[in-house]
Amino acid sequence: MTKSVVLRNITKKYKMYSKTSEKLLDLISPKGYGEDFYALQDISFEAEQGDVIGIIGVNGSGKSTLSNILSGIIPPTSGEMEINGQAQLIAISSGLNTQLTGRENIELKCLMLGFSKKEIRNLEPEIIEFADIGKFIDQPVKSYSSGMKSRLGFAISVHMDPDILIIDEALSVGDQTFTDKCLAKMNEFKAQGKTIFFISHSIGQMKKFCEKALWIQYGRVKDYGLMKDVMPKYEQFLKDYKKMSKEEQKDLQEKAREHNDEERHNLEDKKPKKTFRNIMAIVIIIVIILFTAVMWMNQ
Ligand SMILES: Nc1ncnc2c1ncn2[C@@H]1O[C@H](COP(=O)(O)OP(=O)(O)OP(=O)(O)O)[C@@H](O)[C@H]1O
Repeated sequence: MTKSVVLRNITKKYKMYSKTSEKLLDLISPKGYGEDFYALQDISFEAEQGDVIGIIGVNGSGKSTLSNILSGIIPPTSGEMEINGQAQLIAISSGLNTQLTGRENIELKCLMLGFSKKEIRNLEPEIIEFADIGKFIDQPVKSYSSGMKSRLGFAISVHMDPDILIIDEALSVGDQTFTDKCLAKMNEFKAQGKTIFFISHSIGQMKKFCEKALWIQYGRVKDYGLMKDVMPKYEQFLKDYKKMSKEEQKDLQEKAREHNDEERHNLEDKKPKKTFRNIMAIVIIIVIILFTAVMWMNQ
């Protein structure tokens, strides 16, 4: 089987600043400012062509961050990633320019992916028919409901014929008829051996549609394998999790993230510290020394 996606030790770090000045200081100071937040840490897994993988995990675990990384919308902070083919993300709020009309969005997306004018003319009616949003197709997307955005986003993305499709909660806002139409299209893709990542709060949909499950827990891979093996463990976890109070849930998350931080610090202590920041600090010092030396010689 050919690997369509290979991720090795992918990490995504966000910087949290309490003041705008911290952002500026962070750029120029070797010490670094702001608080580090690791949305994903050390994510490794492989997907083969034809795999349909459900990404599961409680709120804030990192599912959307991972889907944005897989589709190339945001870069990882570190790690290696191999994506074989064109990846398309379908999410409620992504990929559409809200100032443009639905029709203009279709044309823009097609042009960005290198379609010719003739190809666009042929494809446009098919996309419009699939989206089924009536006269709204010529209205700016900012006037759409979330369901309409999802319909248009889904229609455009599936007609770009991607090799890897990433669906992030996009089916949760549509009506049942549209959801069924999307599921039928996804089954077509599945039969063609494309790789699909599917994020949904509907466990029923997940079980019905996906053969594999990737369980992300507070930024880390908790489990990865066949849906029939992983889902029962996740459902048991959910059952216990739902019994907890909000404070207990928060506590669990904080402890898990603290544990992640400890593991990362242990690993970082073992690595030689050749960070970009240190190199920049050395370069700045050398430039200052050279500048002072030149000034002194010219006196
Ligand atoms: N741009 C950002 N800056 C800082 N933190 C972020 C950013 N984007 C996401 N996060 C944080 O990263 C963590 C993971 O978020 P993400 O949206 O990927 O989780 P999720 O599993 O998709 O959650 P949900 O099911 O609620 O959509 C969250 O704690 C979130 O607050």
